[in-house]
Amino acid sequence: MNDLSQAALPDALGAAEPIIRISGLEKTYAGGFHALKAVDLSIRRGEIFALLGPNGAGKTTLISVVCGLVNPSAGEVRVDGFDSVRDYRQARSRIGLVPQELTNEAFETVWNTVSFSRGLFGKPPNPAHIERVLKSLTLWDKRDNRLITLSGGMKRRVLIAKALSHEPRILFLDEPTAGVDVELRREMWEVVRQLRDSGVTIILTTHYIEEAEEMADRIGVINGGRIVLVEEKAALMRKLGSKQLTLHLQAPLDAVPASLTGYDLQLAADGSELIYSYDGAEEGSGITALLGDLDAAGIAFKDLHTRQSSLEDIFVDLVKERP
Ligand SMILES: Nc1ncnc2c1ncn2[C@@H]1O[C@H](COP(=O)(O)OP(=O)(O)OP(=O)(O)O)[C@@H](O)[C@H]1O
Repeated sequence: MNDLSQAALPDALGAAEPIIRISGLEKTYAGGFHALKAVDLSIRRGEIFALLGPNGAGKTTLISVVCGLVNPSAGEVRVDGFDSVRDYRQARSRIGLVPQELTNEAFETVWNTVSFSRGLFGKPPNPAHIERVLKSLTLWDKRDNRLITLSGGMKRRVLIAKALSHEPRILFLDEPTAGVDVELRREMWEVVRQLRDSGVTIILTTHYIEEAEEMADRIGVINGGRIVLVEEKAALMRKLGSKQLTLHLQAPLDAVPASLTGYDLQLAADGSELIYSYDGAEEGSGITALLGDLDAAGIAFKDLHTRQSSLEDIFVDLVKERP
């Protein structure tokens, strides 16, 4: 997909400047619902940013404001330096928006649908660009097919092709793999990675923690209209990813023996499991010492397993703790 990279060259700003800068954003809908609260967020050029949040958290509202489809109540959004309200056309032309579903175009051909989308942005026809986009999404052979004849995966790729038709630098993907099977999900992930490699900045919303864990360079969590966390994915996993060792005991215990109180131990499953929590990133886990002390206390176990807390645990904790 390298031939799409020209679409991603920064122009208005230097390469180090965030491609999207959101400051002090507020949105209160006409009915009085306060959907976005003091949102500050910068998106870096060329990254994949995953926006995670439960239903009703404000993901779609945030994307809609950035795309200029919904007016903010306060604050501002700059897209490649352009204000999303005052310089709407300039800002919007830099963004491709991939919705979840195709609408009402079942009998059109792939080529016409994608070319038409470009026209909506007032761009002159550019068959060479449309050809590049279709080839990069392996839709070239299907260019004369009507959409109704395509598989689910191809239809999703047509949505991306439409969004790329006007050569945007930024691509928003709204729940790109909602309701698709595992194979198609992996295919979509590969397409998104290739797009990022071609220089397009990707922002995706998802309910699937696994998707964020697999794809994102950075992860943002929105809850109740507030951004409650923005972190490098790797740092997030390191910082918050504690580990647990579960020991399945041969004989149940009534209580954790006094000689083991120095460890962070919990007794579970009616006393037949001891759970030891430790920091997976630390040098010494303390496991060797614990096993020695268990032996000294005459506690035998029949099995053991370890578990690393996942992004899902982290996410659930965040959303629970900060309503
Ligand atoms: N046009 C509107 N008028 C009034 N309230 C709205 C409007 N659009 C959205 N809301 C409310 O704003 C809140 C955030 O909605 P939004 O669609 O942004 O959430 P979301 O995070 O995208 O949710 P989901 O994951 O379910 O799509 C919700 O409580 C919703 O009911």
